Amino acid sequence: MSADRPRKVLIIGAGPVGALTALSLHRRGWEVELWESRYDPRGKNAAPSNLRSINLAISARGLEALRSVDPSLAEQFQNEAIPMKGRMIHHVDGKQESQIYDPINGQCINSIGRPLLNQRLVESLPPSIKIRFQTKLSRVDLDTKIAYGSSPEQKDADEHGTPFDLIIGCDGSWSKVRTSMMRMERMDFSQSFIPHAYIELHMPADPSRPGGYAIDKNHLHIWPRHSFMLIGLPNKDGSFTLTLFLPFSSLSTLTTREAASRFFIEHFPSAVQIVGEKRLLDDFENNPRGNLVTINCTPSAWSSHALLLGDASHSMVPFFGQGLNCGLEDVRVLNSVLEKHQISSTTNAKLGETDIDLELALKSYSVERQADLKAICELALQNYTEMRSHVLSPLHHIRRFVDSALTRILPSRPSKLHLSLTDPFPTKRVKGWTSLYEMVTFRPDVPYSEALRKEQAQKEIMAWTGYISGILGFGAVGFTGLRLARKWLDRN
Ligand SMILES: Cc1cc2nc3c(=O)[nH]c(=O)nc-3n(C[C@H](O)[C@H](O)[C@H](O)COP(=O)(O)OP(=O)(O)OC[C@H]3O[C@@H](n4cnc5c(N)ncnc54)[C@H](O)[C@@H]3O)c2cc1C
Ligand SMILES: NC(=O)C1=CN([C@@H]2O[C@H](COP(=O)(O)OP(=O)(O)OC[C@H]3O[C@@H](n4cnc5c(N)ncnc54)[C@H](OP(=O)(O)O)[C@@H]3O)[C@@H](O)[C@H]2O)C=CC1
Ligand SMILES: Nc1ccccc1C(=O)C[C@H](N)C(=O)O
Repeated sequence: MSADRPRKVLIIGAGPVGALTALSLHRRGWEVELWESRYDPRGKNAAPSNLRSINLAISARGLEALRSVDPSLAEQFQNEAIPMKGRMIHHVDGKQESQIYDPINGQCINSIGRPLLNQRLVESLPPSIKIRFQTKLSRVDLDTKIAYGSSPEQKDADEHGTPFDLIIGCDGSWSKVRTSMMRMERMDFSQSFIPHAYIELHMPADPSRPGGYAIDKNHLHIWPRHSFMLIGLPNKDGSFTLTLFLPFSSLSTLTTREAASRFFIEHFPSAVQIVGEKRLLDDFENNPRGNLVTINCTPSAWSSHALLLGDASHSMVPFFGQGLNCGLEDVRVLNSVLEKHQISSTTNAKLGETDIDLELALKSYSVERQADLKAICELALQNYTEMRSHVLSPLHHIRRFVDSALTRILPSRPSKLHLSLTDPFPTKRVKGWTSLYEMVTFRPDVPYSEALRKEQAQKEIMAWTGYISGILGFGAVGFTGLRLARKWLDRN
């Protein structure tokens, strides 16, 4: 019998999910190697690079996942982020309307710079993790468990390759690891784009205002215009990163500076006034148009050899602010599955052999996580209509009022059981009444699929209450009408 040796994991992608996965498996005693195609961000001034979306909203699920690996990380990010307590709706006439996310407990989502988040996570990795920057996975042989990378100096894939027990693809939406897995496994795969593009714009700091914030610092700002919208998230330096979400078909009509100017002045006059027309139009002309895509794949694991986490496994449109939060949560769930299956840091399987215990654990991760990933991708799509249009509707205000009132009368409290290493979601069924936003954003004890189920049940109750009150109301009106008619007939 061969002697035990450390399990070797090769993680592709040192984005936020890859970095947290590396730290988590290192803490479990695995031998970890991490490859990243971009430059080493450590010790640099965390200036925006070619990374898209300059800032992100991190909320309870992401913070809980960070805490589960290293409590000081969650604390650090919370200190470096800007809390946003609600949406600030900007109407065309310039009126602003605050819609608080959690009117009862005042919980917030947090705006944080993406480069800073990524850099801090990579900086938290101990030197015993081997990190290769500017190394791009070009090919992986999943049968023999050998990965081949290339770098600017060595354009062709390295000849000998790097052996691993497990390769984890944290390489984003266009994952190469996933492409290789799809050749080995009957993987169900779907990819669908929405008709909208996103374009980032910049609202500079205003030195005449406290902290430089031209609009309220502690809100996520939305200029909803039904079929499109502009949003703004605050940065530490007093500026805001604005993102315009607009159908490509409309974009194609804004080919001249004059047309773009008319568009902004007509729909976003307050933003034009704050940013200045020239700056806004320069950004609009020069900044890239990004695609927005939903990607699902099942299973997300193959044999004991390969696994996908983060956007590589599930890309979602950004409208719930959950893509990153969900990716970080993947790491917490994986950790719990490895613990439940008692996967130790060593193995006696030879490199290249199938490790049955690990295979079962990965399969179990993939099966357990599947419904939650589908649910959040669907919820993310639904939240786009909510943000750009529903927030303006009277029905939305009624629903918010009802949610708030019923949550006070029938509160749904987070599970008394602590989130434990072996049970990542102690609340299997949400009792009482609670808003969908609360469950998705502030309740890491509730799986996404349960949030979706509970909201569907609550919607049904609302619909039935509506029908019944409608019938009763109609009945009452009818009855009163009959009585009045009778009285009139009696008198005439
Ligand atoms: C406009 C926009 C706004 C968003 N806002 C939010 C938000 O507010 N909140 C939120 O939770 N989520 C948000 N998201 C989603 C979030 O950006 C992603 O979910 C998150 O970045 C995924 O992290 P990741 O580590 O899985 O992948 P990525 O961040 O894509 O990291 C993948 C890494 O892998 C590297 N890589 C890729 N291929 C290779 C290869 N072959 N070899 C080596 N390295 C490779 C890349 O260089 C990259 O560093 C937003 C997304 C967009 C587009
Ligand atoms: N869910 C969503 O809608 C979105 C999610 N994101 C997330 O943010 C991450 C970083 O975004 P960003 O830096 O803008 O990434 P990019 O869109 O710039 O893509 C990064 C790399 O992925 C490859 N790539 C891009 N588009 C495609 C495609 N259609 N088919 C195959 N490969 C493609 C290219 O690699 P190469 O140069 O080697 O060909 C490209 O350099 C993404 O990985 C994703 O996880 C980003 C945008 C939208
Ligand atoms: N980060 C984002 C990026 C793009 C679009 C939306 C968000 C949000 O976070 C929306 C927020 N959760 C909301 O519902 O108001």
